[in-house]
Amino acid sequence: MPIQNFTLHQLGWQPGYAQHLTLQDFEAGYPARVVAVHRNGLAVLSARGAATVILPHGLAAAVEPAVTVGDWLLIETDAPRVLRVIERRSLVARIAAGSDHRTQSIAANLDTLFVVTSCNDDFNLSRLERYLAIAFEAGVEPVIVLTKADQCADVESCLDAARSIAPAVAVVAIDATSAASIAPLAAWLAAGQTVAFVGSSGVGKSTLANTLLGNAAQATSGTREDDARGRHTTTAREMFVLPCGAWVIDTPGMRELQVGAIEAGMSAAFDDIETLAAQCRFHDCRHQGDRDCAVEAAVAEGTLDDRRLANYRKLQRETANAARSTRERREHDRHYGLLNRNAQRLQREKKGRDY
Ligand SMILES: Nc1nc2c(ncn2[C@@H]2O[C@H](COP(=O)(O)OP(=O)(O)OP(=O)(O)O)[C@@H](O)[C@H]2O)c(=O)[nH]1
Ligand SMILES: [Zn+2]
Repeated sequence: MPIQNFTLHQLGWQPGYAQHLTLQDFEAGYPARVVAVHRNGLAVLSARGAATVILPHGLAAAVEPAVTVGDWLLIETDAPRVLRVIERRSLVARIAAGSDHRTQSIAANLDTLFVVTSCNDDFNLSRLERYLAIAFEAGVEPVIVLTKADQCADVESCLDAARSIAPAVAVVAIDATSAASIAPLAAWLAAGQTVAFVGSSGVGKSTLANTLLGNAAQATSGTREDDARGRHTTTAREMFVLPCGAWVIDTPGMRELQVGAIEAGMSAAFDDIETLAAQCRFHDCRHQGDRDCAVEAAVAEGTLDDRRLANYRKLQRETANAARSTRERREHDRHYGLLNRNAQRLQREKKGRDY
């Protein structure tokens, strides 16, 4: 499918991004949005159309976590070179698989994260809470989407349960296979809005994306990276536009989000527990048999769900572990960086003596 030209607004540009740019920046370059990350460069879309640009090493090293799909870049006017990575409004990240515990960026500058679960087998409040904390940490508005409403005898109970864990979050029940049923999602899908779906396998994320795509058989990102045999490589990250003009980011990592160090997200997702905790007698109360614990008192009174407290504790532990791993990795990197620099210095000195 040919790549259309988009205006900056259609690509999701918002006035806030310009805050960090000077007049000089705008003279030197133009904004472009990353729609895919390839081994040989970044695929971008801008008011000038599609291009592949290179991120200089110095710039790549300075941006942590790395540039990802959804990021806005400033591209040099006369060369396909990145001048700047524009400050992100939001970033969904995850802890990398493997042992080095690096933070991997998954999607930048999302407006809405649809947290998808089904009304039947998959329905699980603790899992929803986990995703909500991740969304809050990322700075993205979550919307809870309950799929398979057409296969559920008591949708109202599911809606009520979902609302009970997050009174400020919108909850929508739909049949993901029906265009009419998903109409309420339009509120978050205006032209230029950027969204993503998270949720377990089989809950209907692809079905929903397909229904949103309607008859537009294929996404128009034009950014698929094919290897020599024409296969779609699994490392490609993707962003595509819907007929309504909203963008969907669907990167592989989106489906395997793990809790990183998400203190701020936890506070937002469990503000009820944190408000209670402020009333505990001891400021370092563990809410586990401690004297005069307001949190445990609320459970005893029946105003706080036992399950919710248990989940809060579990996610707190995961957050603490992730924070510790990140700290240890940084210390490790610093230590070995120093050893390396010392070794290089000794080598230079030795060379100097040999002359
Ligand atoms: N009746 C009904 N079926 C649905 C609904 N949503 C999804 N399904 C069906 O559920 C199955 C799984 O849906 P998918 O869209 O593949 O789920 P997914 O979340 O994309 O799964 P992964 O790709 O594994 O992450 C498919 O057979 C869909 O047709 C719904 O709202 N109603
Ligand atoms: Zn307590």
